[in-house]
Amino acid sequence: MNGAVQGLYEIIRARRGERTQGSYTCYLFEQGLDKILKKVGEEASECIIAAKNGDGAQTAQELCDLIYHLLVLMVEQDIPLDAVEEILEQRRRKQGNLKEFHQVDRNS
Ligand SMILES: N=c1c2ncn([C@@H]3O[C@H](COP(=O)(O)OP(=O)(O)OP(=O)(O)O)[C@@H](O)[C@H]3O)c2ncn1[C@@H]1O[C@H](COP(=O)(O)O)[C@@H](O)[C@H]1O
Repeated sequence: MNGAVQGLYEIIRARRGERTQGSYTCYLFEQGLDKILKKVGEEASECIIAAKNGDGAQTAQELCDLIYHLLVLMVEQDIPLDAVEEILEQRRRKQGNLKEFHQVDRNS
């Protein structure tokens, strides 16, 4: 997974400065931030619907669409993959994240 995400991020980053014929990524960068954000929202909604329908294979496909569009957003916003990985790694080491108010809700 990590290698695939890293490889895809690098292709997307390279696409940013290109005008490659037939490239969907170039099309997204040309359209700009509003279009990229709209696609992130659409793909997130499609994941939700596939998951709600209990369709694991379709949910996996939609997750890939969402991850791709999130990576496009990261490149557009100049957010390095390393920066996100570092935050994830910090959070991984932290245990017991259930907030106090959630515990209160569960106990009531
Ligand atoms: N991983 C992806 C990827 N995932 C999803 N998509 C595109 O995301 C779109 C999502 O489908 P939709 O039906 O929601 O959108 P659409 O109707 O095609 O597009 P809109 O008119 O809504 O913008 C499809 O066009 C998919 O092809 C992707 N497009 C490209 N990549 C990878 O990005 C790299 C560069 O691709 P190009 O820039 O196309 O060369 C390659 O490694 C590709 O495999």
